[in-house]
Amino acid sequence: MATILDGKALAAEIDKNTMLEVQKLSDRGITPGLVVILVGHDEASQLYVRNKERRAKKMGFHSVIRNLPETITETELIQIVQKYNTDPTINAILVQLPLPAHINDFHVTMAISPQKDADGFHPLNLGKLILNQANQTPVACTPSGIMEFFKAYNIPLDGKRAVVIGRSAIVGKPMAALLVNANATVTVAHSHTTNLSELTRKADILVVAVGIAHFIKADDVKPGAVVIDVGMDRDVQHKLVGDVDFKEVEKKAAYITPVPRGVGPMTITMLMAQTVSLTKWSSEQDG
Ligand SMILES: Nc1nc(=O)c2c([nH]1)NC[C@@H]1CN(c3ccc(C(=O)N[C@@H](CCC(=O)O)C(=O)O)cc3)C=[N+]21
Repeated sequence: MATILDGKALAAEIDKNTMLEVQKLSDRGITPGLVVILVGHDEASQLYVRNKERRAKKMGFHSVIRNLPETITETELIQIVQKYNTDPTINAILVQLPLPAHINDFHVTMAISPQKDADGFHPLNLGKLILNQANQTPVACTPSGIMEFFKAYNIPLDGKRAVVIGRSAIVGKPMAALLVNANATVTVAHSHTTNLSELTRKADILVVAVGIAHFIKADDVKPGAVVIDVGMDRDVQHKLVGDVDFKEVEKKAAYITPVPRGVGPMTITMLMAQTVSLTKWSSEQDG
């Protein structure tokens, strides 16, 4: 049976360190400020935003949630982002994705100051990551949370074959860059990939971000693989499940993340840690 990578426990451990950093900043009279911008009423998004708000408050952050109407224009949204770019009480800006279809995600992402980019989605930050120059640079929270699993459980990456399924700017692309930077041999698969299971069966490290419940079965997995499930899907009973058929795959893998309590809690933990880092970096720049 696989070792379960416990996201809840690891998140709590990292949160303790983050809280120590918050205390150090507080001793200097600095409070990390995070604004989460939510457009429209997507039910799942509202749940994540509430979870983030709870964690941010617990950490002692200055936490702002901006709920904006579904009908807001791209120009208006960008103007609001720009207001937070120059707001000295705000260190980190997160615009909840997906945005309504009439707003271009990329335009909004580019409007966020790279120095306040809570998600690490700005092209400057993503570019630095790809060039392996991401020191003092925010990195996408889900992939960096996954890297924390490898570190905490002493899972080697150097020379390993990694397969990432999914090529989004949020998970697949930054995940592939982090794995390449850690000297893994990385294949990025996606919806146009042919003979997918032929690839996944050779993977020492398999990261699955496709958004289809129980997409990966035991047959698709190499014995002893490390299986990371980024899926947040609903099964027929509307229960939260992952992209990996956990019950089957845990019998074959060496390590596996559960859903819930795997990658999800780590994403929020890395967002909190990154907000503190952005606050520290900006205070260093101010002198
Ligand atoms: N700009 C932006 N940045 C994001 O990071 C972002 C986003 N937009 N849009 C939506 C996705 C999704 N996401 C999750 C984060 C935490 C959990 C989470 O905490 N999950 C828990 C519990 C969830 C539950 O019980 O419903 C778990 O897996 O154990 C889930 C999903 C962040 N996202």
